Amino acid sequence: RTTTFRFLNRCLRNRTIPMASSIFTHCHYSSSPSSLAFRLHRHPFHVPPTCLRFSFLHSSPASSHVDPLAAMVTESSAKVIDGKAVAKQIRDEITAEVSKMREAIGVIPGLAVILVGDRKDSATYVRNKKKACESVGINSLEANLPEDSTEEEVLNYISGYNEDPSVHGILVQLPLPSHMNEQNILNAVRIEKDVDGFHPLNIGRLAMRGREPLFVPCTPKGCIELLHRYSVSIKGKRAVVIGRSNIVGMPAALLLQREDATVSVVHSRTSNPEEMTRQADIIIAAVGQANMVKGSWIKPGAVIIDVGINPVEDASSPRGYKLVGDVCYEEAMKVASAVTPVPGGVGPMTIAMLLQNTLISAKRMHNFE
Ligand SMILES: NC(=O)C1=CN([C@@H]2O[C@H](COP(=O)(O)OP(=O)(O)OC[C@H]3O[C@@H](n4cnc5c(N)ncnc54)[C@H](OP(=O)(O)O)[C@@H]3O)[C@@H](O)[C@H]2O)C=CC1
Ligand SMILES: Nc1nc(=O)c2c([nH]1)NC[C@@H]1CN(c3ccc(C(=O)N[C@@H](CCC(=O)O)C(=O)O)cc3)C=[N+]21
Repeated sequence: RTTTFRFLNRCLRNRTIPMASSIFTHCHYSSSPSSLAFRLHRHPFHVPPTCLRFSFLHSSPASSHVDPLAAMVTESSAKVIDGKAVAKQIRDEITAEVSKMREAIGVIPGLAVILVGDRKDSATYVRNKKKACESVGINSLEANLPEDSTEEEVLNYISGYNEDPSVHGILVQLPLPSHMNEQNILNAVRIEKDVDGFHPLNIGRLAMRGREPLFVPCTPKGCIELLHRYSVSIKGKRAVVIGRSNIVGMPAALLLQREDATVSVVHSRTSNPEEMTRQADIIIAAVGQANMVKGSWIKPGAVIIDVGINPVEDASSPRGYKLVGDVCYEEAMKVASAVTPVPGGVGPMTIAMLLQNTLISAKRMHNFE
């Protein structure tokens, strides 16, 4: 530790950047900013070059009037919540359970995905879901319908899958083309197969005390799972959810409340979202605005779950764009105690939770375990 201090102090004096050195130094502590239990930690890819600015070189409110050593400690110090690794662990658990079930009762869980239209991002997500199913031994069925399909055609596919005993989960990829009524379509999925958890009856049960939904929506479930697996306590904490969509923000707020957090929801009409957000011990951001949540929005030591997936132009990437979250990652790393990266945070967890919901469904239908 002493060596690290000396090294970082030297860097500070010289205003050089330790990450640029070959020794992968990343100043890291694991609980709160007041903790001095920091240690050397290897972060091979999570820290983009812009993270390497020192706090005292610019004036973010969270880092002004601190002495250089403290500035150094608060610099790039949050823990990275590695959703990709946790998702892998969960997929391994699912693989084992799927094979146990197949051996015991000869049932293989099946997931049917309905994709309407040719949005590139939707096609990518569906492809990823299919790959993930294969990786754990879940059967996947796919219906690709043209953009100009009628609502009735989609409903026919849903009825077919509702009746098909080899299908335990049905997912209709959103968004649907604008000429379709999303409500009618989501309502048509049999609730016992609603692995997305979007059916109003499932959401209603999620909202009510003493009731249990058959399925919890995958993205919010993935967020909570990350908090659990990183031992972040939720009970009694102040949580702010930014965004109130049916698929992420609203169910995320309901789940946090079920976990005994005190929850506020920030949306596009909230006056002073920054001040609201700064109260939070836990922030879930699901807005769809690249880098909206700045360092100054974050209470020191808060835990941040960044759901946003926003493409931004990037000439240096082979695709011509890169994905960033709703939270300014570099700034959050300096103020928060733990942050999910984008990509590699919530996204992989969403898919892992979909597989988990499909397994839960198959088990329930066959009274297994
Ligand atoms: N990682 C994953 O697995 C997933 C990621 N996503 C990503 O999460 C993000 C959100 O998705 P989704 O919930 O579907 O998006 P929606 O567009 O449906 O909802 C966005 C929400 O954010 C609110 N909002 C928009 N602008 C602002 C603002 N300036 N200040 C405060 N609130 C604002 C909106 O408020 P209002 O209600 O007032 O309009 C709305 O409630 C997207 O980037 C999406 O790609 C989505 C699903 C899964
Ligand atoms: N019925 C329905 N259910 C959904 O769950 C649903 C949906 N419709 N429509 C679209 C959103 C979006 N969504 C994502 C899932 C995984 C990643 C994901 O795996 N992201 C990777 C990056 C992927 C990449 O590099 O392109 C990551 O964050 O690391 C992202 C987004 C699910 N959604």
